[in-house]
Amino acid sequence: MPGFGCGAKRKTKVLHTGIHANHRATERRLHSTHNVVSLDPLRRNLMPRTLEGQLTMEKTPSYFVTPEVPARIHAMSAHTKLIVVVRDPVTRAISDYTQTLSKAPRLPAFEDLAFRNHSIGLVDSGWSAVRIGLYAKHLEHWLRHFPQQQLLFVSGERLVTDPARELARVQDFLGLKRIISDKHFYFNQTKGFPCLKKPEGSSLPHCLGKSKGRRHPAINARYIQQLREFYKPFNLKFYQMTGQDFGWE
Ligand SMILES: Nc1ncnc2c1ncn2[C@@H]1O[C@H](COP(=O)(O)OS(=O)(=O)O)[C@@H](OP(=O)(O)O)[C@H]1O
Repeated sequence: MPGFGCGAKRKTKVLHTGIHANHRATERRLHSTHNVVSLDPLRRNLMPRTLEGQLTMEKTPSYFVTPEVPARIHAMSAHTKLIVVVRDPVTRAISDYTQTLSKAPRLPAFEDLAFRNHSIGLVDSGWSAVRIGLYAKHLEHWLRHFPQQQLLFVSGERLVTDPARELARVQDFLGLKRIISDKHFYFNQTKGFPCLKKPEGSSLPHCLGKSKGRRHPAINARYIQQLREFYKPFNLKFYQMTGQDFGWE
C-alpha cells in the first residue's frame, strides 16, 4: 500500500507475531483475521509462504491509486488488511516532484507541472504528483470492494512527530501485541527525523536512507495556497469517509 511518494517498488516482509504456535485458538484467529498476501496480483510473482505465527506484509505505493487493484486483491484474498500512509497532498506533491527532480535535474519548475495555467490557478489534476493526492477519489474504488474496517489510514505527519503512537495504531489494527513503543525511537537532529535506536539484528541506530527526507525546493506561497484551495473539498470528503481529521488545512 502506498507511502508518501510515487515509488512503485514492491517490498515484502514476513513478520513473526510473537504468538506461541501451540496456542490453537490464537492460531485460528491469526488465520482468519490476518490474511496472508501470497500472490502479487499485478505482477503474478510468488510471495514467500507464510507459516503459522507469521504475517506477510507487502508494500507497493502505486496500489492505492491504481483503479483495477482493489478488485484484484479482493479476488485473491478478501480478508486482506490494507494500510495506507497519507500525508498533506500539497506536501506530498512537492515531495513527489523532489524525488523526480533528483533523477531528472532538467525537469520543468514545479508550478509549470502542477498548473495548466498558474496565473489563474488552474491546477493540472492529470499530473500524477497532483492526482495521487486526491485520496477521496482513490478510496472510493477500495470501498467498493473492502469494508472500511479492513483499511487503516496512518498519518504521515504523526509518523514523524509521534511514530510510536501511529505504530501503536498499526499494531492494534493487525491484532499484534504492542511491542514497538517510544523507547525504540530517538529524534536524529542531523536527519531531522525519528530513527530507530536499535533495529532488529543490529546494535547500531538506523535512520531511513538519503532518499527519504530530502530538502524540498522553495515554492511560491501563492501556488501553495492555490493548491490548498484545490485540495480542500477532496480532503474534507476524505476526512468524512475515514472518520479522521488529518488537519491539512
Ligand atoms: N523517520 C523518517 N525518516 C525519513 N523520512 C521519513 C520518516 N518518516 C517519514 N518520512 C517521510 O517519508 C517520505 C519518503 O517516503 P517515500 O515517498 O519515499 O515513500 S514511498 O516509499 O514512496 O512510499 C519523506 O518525504 P520527503 O521529506 O519528501 O523526502 C519523509 O518526509
